[in-house]
Amino acid sequence: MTPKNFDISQRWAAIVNPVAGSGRGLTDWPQISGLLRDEGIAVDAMFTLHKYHATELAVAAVRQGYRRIIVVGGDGTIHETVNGFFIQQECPTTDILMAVIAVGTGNDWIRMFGIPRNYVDAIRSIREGHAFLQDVGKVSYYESKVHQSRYLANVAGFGYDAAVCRGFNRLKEKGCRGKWIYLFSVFREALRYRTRRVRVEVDGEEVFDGKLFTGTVGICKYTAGGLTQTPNAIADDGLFDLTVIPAMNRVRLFSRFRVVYTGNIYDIPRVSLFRGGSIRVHAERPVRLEIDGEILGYSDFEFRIVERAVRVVVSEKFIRDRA
Ligand SMILES: Nc1ncnc2c1ncn2[C@@H]1O[C@H](COP(=O)(O)OP(=O)(O)OP(=O)(O)O)[C@@H](O)[C@H]1O
Repeated sequence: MTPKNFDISQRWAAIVNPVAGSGRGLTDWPQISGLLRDEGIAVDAMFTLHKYHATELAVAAVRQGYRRIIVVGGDGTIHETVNGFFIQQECPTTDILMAVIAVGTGNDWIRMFGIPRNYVDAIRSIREGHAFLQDVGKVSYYESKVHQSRYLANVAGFGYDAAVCRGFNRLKEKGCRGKWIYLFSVFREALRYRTRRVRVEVDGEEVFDGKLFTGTVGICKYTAGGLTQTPNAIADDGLFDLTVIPAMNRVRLFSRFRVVYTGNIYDIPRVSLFRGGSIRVHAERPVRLEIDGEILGYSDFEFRIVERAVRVVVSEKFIRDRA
């Protein structure tokens, strides 16, 4: 048994996204709240009413004195909640503990930390009481020509990656469901995405200057329901993993698509991994950005690591495997 490092007895605020997982947040909440009660985890529920509401609810919860927050949602709700931790002014972000019960579509963040999808096991893993300080990234970008910034908790992508994410999110918003919509977006964008000339610096050193197909920046490993574009990322090493895929023959590239399921993306010739605590991306013509699966804006971008800034509940297995 690994030692526990928090006790669950304090009251938790639950930020519940009713539309996550195409409505699973709402339909499954009675079951989840019953299971939490059975396990002796006391929660007060707050439901998101619109996009970005999880950020407001996280700020309000901390202001009301909660230091334990359970996200009942998908990766987008985790992203918005974590951003709320950086907006609130009541306490250091590391005073807040975030647990996740995944009801989303992709649920990629939980894969990194070995948190089960099954509600009974996920709640049991909260009871096990293991916390971990993960890095996040502060990302600056442009939206409607205005400089903006956001915090990244999982994985971000620019270029083709963001185009796929945009197509995928639009299909989800139209009510389309199923794995096929992601694959459909992957192949549709593969046919129509136009590469751009991009310059990338890592820790002040130029690592790429040329036509870019796609770039992925990972604190964690998983995107799009279990694909690994940054398969070696370590969530508390103070470094981003950056995968760069330059413009190349798309038939040859997509014939190797399986590697993103097996963790072997760097087996593809000319696909490179860079590591660093700061990344700058300058593009000749605007390149789109997605952060944690949310489409946000355009280049130029800057990513800065914020080391061990968010305290999250992880599985016992995750702690054991790292030891
Ligand atoms: N009441 C609401 N009405 C409409 N949209 C909402 C509401 N509450 C939250 N949202 C938005 O729902 C979107 C989807 O949420 P989330 O990402 O958590 O679920 P998902 O897309 O099913 O899962 P994943 O991101 O893991 O694939 C987020 O962009 C969030 O801003």
